[in-house]
Amino acid sequence: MTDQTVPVQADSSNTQNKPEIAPVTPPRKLQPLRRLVPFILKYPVRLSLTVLFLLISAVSSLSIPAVLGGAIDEGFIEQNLENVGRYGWLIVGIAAIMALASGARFYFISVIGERVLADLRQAVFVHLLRLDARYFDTNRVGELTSRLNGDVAVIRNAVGSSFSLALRSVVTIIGALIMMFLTSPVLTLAVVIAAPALLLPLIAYSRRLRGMSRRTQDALADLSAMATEMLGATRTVKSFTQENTQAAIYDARSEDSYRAEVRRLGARSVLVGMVIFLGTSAVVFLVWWGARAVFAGTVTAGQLTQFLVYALMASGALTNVSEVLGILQTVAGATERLTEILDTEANIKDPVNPVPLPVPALGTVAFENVDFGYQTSGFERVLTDLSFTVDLGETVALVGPSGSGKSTTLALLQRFYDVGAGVIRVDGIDIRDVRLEELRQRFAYVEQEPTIFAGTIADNIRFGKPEASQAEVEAAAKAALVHDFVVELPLGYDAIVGERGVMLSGGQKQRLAIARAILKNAPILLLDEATSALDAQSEQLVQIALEHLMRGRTTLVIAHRLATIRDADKILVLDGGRIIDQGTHDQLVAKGGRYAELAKLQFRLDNIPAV
Ligand SMILES: Nc1ncnc2c1ncn2[C@@H]1O[C@H](COP(=O)(O)OP(=O)(O)OP(=O)(O)O)[C@@H](O)[C@H]1O
Repeated sequence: MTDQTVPVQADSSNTQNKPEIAPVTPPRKLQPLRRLVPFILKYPVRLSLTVLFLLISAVSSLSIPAVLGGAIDEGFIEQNLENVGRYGWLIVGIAAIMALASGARFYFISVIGERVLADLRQAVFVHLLRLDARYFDTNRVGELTSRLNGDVAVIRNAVGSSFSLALRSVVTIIGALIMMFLTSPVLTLAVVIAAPALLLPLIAYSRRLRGMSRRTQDALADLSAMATEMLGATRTVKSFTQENTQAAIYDARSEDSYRAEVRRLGARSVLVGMVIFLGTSAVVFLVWWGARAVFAGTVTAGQLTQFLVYALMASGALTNVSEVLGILQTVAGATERLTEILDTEANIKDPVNPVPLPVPALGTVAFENVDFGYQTSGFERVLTDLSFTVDLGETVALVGPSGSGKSTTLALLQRFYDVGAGVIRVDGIDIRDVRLEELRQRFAYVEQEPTIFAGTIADNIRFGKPEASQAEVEAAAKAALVHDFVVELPLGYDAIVGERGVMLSGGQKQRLAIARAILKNAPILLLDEATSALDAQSEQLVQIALEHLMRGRTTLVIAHRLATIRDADKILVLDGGRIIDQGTHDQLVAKGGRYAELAKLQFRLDNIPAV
C-alpha cells in the first residue's frame, strides 16, 4: 500500500463535517485512581503488612507528644530530672519502633507500587498487541509508546512515595485530631471550625490542577510521537533536507509543552504557598488562644505543648496531603490515559463458538461477493463484489494499478479487518467463525517491505515459530538462500541485524523474510512482492528462494515479477476494487484488454508474443 489517499472534505462550511472540538469537561477528581485498586488488591499480604506497619508507625509517632507533655508537666515544671530522663528514654524507645515501622512501611508500599506498575505496563502492552488494525489506523504509534513509557513513569515516580506519604498523612491527621480532642476539646473545636476555611480553597484549587496535568501529558505524548516518527525516518528527513524544518516544529511543540508544564507548576506553587501561609497563621492563632487558657488555668503548660505538637503534626500532614493531592492529580491523569487503552475493545475478536479448520489443511481460499471500505475513510468502497477462489497448490496473482485494493485483499484474508458484505472462506469455513490464532497459523505472509526486528538473524527467522531448533532455522535459511551470507558473518546466526535490519541489503532482508515464512510452514502463502528493483543477481536469488517457498503451497500473490505472473495459474486483474478480468498471462495478453496495457506499462512486455 503506497498511496493512501485521505478523502478531502468537499465543503468545509458544512458544520457536520467539521472536526469535533473536544468538549470542555469539568476536571474530574481522583476517580481514575480507582482503576489501580484491583491491581493493588492482587497483593493482599504486602498490603496487610503495609497497613500494619503504617498503624505501628502512626501510633508510635502520635504517642511521642503525649510523652513530651508528661515530661514537661512532671519533669520540667516540677523540676524533676529523673522524670525527664525516664520520659527521655521512653521517647527514644518509641522513636526506635517508629523508625523501624516507617522503614518497613516505606519498603512494602514501594514494592507494591513497583509491582502494580509492572502489571499495568504488561497489561497495556498485551492489550495493545491484541487491538486490531483499525485502532492503529487512528492512533499514532509514538503516542502509544509514550503512554506506555511516559505515563507509566509518571505513575511510578508518584505511586510508591506519594501513596506512602498520603496514607501516613491521613492516618496522622485522624490520630492527631483524636489526641487533640483528648487533650483539649475546646481548643480542638476551635480548630475544627476553622479548618474548612483552610481546606475549601485548597480543594477548589487542586481541582484545577488535574485538568492542567492531563494537558501537559497530552502535549508530551504528542512530542514523543513526533520524535519516534522522525527518528524512525532519519534518512528520509536528511534526503529531503528537512532537519531544520522538523527541528523547528519540534522546538515549537516542545516550547508548548514547556509552557503548559510551567503553568501547571505555577498553579501548584500557589497551592503550596496557600497551604503554608494558612497553616502557619492557624498555628499562631492557636498559640495565642492556648496561652490564654494556660493563664486562666484551664490547661497545663504540658497539655498546651502536647496540643500544639499535635496541631503541628496535623498541619504538617495536611501540607503533605495537599502536595500529594497535586501529585495524585497527575497520576490520575496518567492512569486515565492508560486505562483508556485497557478499555478499548478490539473490533476483531475470536468468535463465541469457534469452528475448527480442517486438519490436514485443504489450503483453499474463497472470496464470495466481498465488499469493503475502511472506517477511517468513511467506509468509502475499496473493494466491490469481489469473488474468486484459490485451490490447493494453485498460484493466483493479483495485479492492478496502485490503490486498486490488492493489499486490502490480503489484509481481509488475514482478518485484520472484517468485510462489509460477503464472505471469505479458508478451507470452506467463514473466517469469522475461526479462532484468530488458528486462522493466522494457516498463512505465511511475506510483506513487500519485510519487517526485520532488531535482534539476531536467528531470532528473525524464528519469529513465527520461537521454539524452532537451530537445525530447523538453518534448513529454512538454506532454502531461502540466506545461509551462505550468514555463515560469512563473524557471529553467524547470532549476528545482530540492527533496527529494521539496517545492516542487511534489500535482497537479504527479503530472503530473511522468506526464510521466516518457510520455517512457519503454513499451507497458504501470502506474498506481496517487492516493487523496488534489485540487481539481477539479487533478484535471481530472491526468485529461487520464492520458488522454494511456493512449492506445494497455495499462493496468493500481489505480483510484480514477470516470472511469478507468467507461472501463475490464474491472474486476477483489479481496478477500482473490482475484478475486471481474469485468466492466465497468455490468455490475458491475447485478449489485449486492460491487462495487456498494464503488462506493457509495468513489465514492458510489448515484445512478448501472444499465444
Ligand atoms: N488503513 C487504511 N485506511 C484507509 N484507507 C486505506 C487504508 N489502506 C488502504 N486504504 C485505501 O484503500 C485503497 C486500496 O488500497 P490498497 O493498499 O489495498 O491498494 P493496492 O492495490 O495494494 O495499492 P499499492 O499497489 O499501491 O500498494 C486505496 O485507495 C487506499 O488509499
